[in-house]
Amino acid sequence: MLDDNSRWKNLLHWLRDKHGMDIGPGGLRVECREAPGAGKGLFAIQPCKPSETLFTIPAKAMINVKTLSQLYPARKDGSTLSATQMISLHLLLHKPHGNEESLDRTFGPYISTMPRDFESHPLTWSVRKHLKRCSLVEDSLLDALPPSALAALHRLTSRYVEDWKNTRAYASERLGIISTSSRDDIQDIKQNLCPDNDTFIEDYLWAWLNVNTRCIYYRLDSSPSSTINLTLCPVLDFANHTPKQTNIVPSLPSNQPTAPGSRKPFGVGGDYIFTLSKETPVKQDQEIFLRYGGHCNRALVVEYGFVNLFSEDTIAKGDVDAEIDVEDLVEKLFESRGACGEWMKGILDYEGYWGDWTMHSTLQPAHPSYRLITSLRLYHSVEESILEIPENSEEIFEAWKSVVAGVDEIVSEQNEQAWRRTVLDMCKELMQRAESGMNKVENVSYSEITLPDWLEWMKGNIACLWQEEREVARLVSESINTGVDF
Ligand SMILES: C[S@@+](CC[C@H](N)C(=O)[O-])C[C@H]1O[C@@H](n2cnc3c(N)ncnc32)[C@H](O)[C@@H]1O
Repeated sequence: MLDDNSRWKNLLHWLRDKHGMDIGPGGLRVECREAPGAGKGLFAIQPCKPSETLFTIPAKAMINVKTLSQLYPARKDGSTLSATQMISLHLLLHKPHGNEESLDRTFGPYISTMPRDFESHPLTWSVRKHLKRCSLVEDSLLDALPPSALAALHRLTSRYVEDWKNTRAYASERLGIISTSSRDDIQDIKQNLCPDNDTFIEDYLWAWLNVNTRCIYYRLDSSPSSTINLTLCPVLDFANHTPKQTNIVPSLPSNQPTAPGSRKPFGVGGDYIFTLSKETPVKQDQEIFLRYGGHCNRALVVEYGFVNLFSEDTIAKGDVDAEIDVEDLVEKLFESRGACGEWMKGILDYEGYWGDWTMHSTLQPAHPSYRLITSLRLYHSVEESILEIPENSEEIFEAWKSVVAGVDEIVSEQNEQAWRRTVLDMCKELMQRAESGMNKVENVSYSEITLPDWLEWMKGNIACLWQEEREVARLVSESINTGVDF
């Protein structure tokens, strides 16, 4: 069994010997090291100047639909696997056994550097729950998540199960493809990777989570928004996330010149260059980060299995963008209004305002989102005790619509006061809910004799989600109470 350091060295030798990458001091300015609280990370091995190239990954060394599609061709009817499904299938077929190395002849040294398990990832608990095989501690952690994170996790679980079924169906139609697997248990795969059989669902989860947490955008299609534009990229995939300014800037192949007369769409699918941002130099031994995107903590925990930890006073000072998703509370409100609520839901749906209701700590003052205010304005356009569609519904709709269109500022003074009161009530409920949520986290129960070593860390992550909710709710209610005009 190799240690992490030997695997890193193997990866570099493979990149140099098989793919011609420059891994000398001028070509590679980073290395993988332990990053406490975040697994491994990328660190500068020498001082780097702004805009300097950190490393360049050869196109053939990346795992994406371009480097895999010959192995996984389209079906006769032209349908094919999605990029996520194709990369996940490849990882599944070449998953290392236990702590050994991946035996894939094409990408083995790279696959061997990937995490071996995702026990602390909420999707793991959720998939096990779906399979009715989750442990008490996993169940208890799921139960301790805020409702908005749990709803997002359910959506991710459905996406995962859909991908699993699709990939399993594709593979089961092609024994030839399964035969390319480098795994020792290939006979077992041949027998059990078939419809209605979940024997390999957790192996696929390992593969899928590697794809979901490690892939980055990489232009492979002439359309910038195509779903095939993603890749696993060695070296870069050790970079951890920062909510602040990114250190690493991927230089998309579309920014690189293509040979004159080339028939390839402009710059698609070339070597991937990563430079240091033009803003700041880095010192030797400094960790260098990649900003994964403007994700809120709810998205980070569900997609990547961690949160940006922060203290409550940083939220109050406006140093971080904290937010709460209040979809469940707003849905409950409309549901309580019978036929009138259904009618209002129809309008909000049609006008594009149904769902995605949030409250934010920044830009200060803390505020409910415009979507939330707009939806509550409609909600309060009809007196709360009325459960039937009002006779003057057309008139009510027109009055609300002219506020949405910017013709009028408000529906009425009374309406303004009513929705502000509702926001205040929601904040109160959110603060109480956060208190009991934090208690649940404290009291996560377990029957296991040995507790997972990540348990306290993950409890800290979930507690942070609740603190964020409590603090945003407190700040928004302060805004309402001091009469802030949003
Ligand atoms: C692209 S990988 C980064 C390398 C990873 N740390 C490793 O050990 O291989 C993404 C994963 O790293 C971890 N991670 C990234 N940024 C983090 C951060 N700021 N804090 C904690 N964990 C982080 C999460 O587990 C995430 O799913």
